[in-house]
Amino acid sequence: MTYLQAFRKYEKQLARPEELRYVFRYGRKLSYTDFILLLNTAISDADQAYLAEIVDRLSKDEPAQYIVGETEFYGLTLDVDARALIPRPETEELVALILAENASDDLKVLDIGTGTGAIALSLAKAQPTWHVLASDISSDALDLTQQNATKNAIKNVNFTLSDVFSNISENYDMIVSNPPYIADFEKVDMAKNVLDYEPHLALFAEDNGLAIYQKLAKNAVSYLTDNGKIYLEIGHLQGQAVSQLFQHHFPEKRVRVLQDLAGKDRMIVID
Ligand SMILES: C[S@@+](CC[C@H](N)C(=O)[O-])C[C@H]1O[C@@H](n2cnc3c(N)ncnc32)[C@H](O)[C@@H]1O
Repeated sequence: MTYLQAFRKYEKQLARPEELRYVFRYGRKLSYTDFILLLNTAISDADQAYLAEIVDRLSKDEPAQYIVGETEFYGLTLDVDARALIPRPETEELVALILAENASDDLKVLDIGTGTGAIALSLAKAQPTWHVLASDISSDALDLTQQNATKNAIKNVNFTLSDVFSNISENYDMIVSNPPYIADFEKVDMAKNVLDYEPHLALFAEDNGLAIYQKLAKNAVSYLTDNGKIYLEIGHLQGQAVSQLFQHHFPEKRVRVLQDLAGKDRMIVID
C-alpha cells in the first residue's frame, strides 16, 4: 500500500480529514515537497502504525495541535498541551493591533491569563525593550509559559501566579487579557474537541462569561499608569456588555469595540 492509499483509507474515517496529513507531516517533520514525494511510495510499517495511532487520537476528538504538541502563533512556535488553551488566530489579531498602536520602546505590560504565553511572548519578542509580566491562576499553565519563553529564547518576560490582580503589586502601561469568557449555558453548542480536551479553567467564566472582565474592570485602575491602556479579547456577543462595564469604571477613557477579520466584535480597547 502507498502512503496516498493509506491516507485515503483513513481520511474516510475522520470528521476533519484534513487534520491527518497535517499531524503526520508535522510529526515526521516533513517539508511539503518531501511529503508529496513520499505519497506514491510504499508506506513503511512504522509509518502505518504511526498513522493508525494518529487516526485513533483524532477520532477521539483530540485536537490536532495537542497531538503534534506545538502550534504556530504570530511567528512563534509554542508548545501546547492540556495545561493551556490552544492559541487562536483571533488572538493574533489582538497582538497585531497592540503592536500597531504602540510604538513606544519602553512599556511595562501585564498579560492576565497568559496560558501558553501566546500574547505575552509574542509582544515581548516583537518589542525586546518592553518589560512583560505573564500571569495566570494556573501553575500548570505558567510552567508551560516559561517552557515557551525558553523555547523561543525570550528574555524580557517574567512570570507570576495570580488570580487576576491578587499577586500583582506594580503599575503597568498596558494590561492585556484574553480571559475565559464562555458562559456555562454555551457548553451545549461547543465542539467536542474543545470541550473534552481544553482546560475548562481557560474556557468558562461565571456571570454569563463576564466574571473575569468584572474583576478586571473594577480593579484595573489600581494597576495602570496614568495614561495606561487596556486591551481585551472578548466573545463575539459580549461587545456591548464589556464595553459598558469598562466605560462605567473608566468614565474618562475612550472605550472602543473592534471587530476581527470575520467582522465579529472581538476586541476592546480602553485608552
Ligand atoms: C482563554 S485562555 C487564554 C490563554 C492565552 N492568553 C491565549 O490568548 O491563548 C484564559 C487563561 O486565563 C487563565 N485564568 C482563568 N481564570 C483566571 C483568573 N481568575 N486569574 C488569572 N488567570 C485566569 C486560564 O488558566 C487560562 O490560561
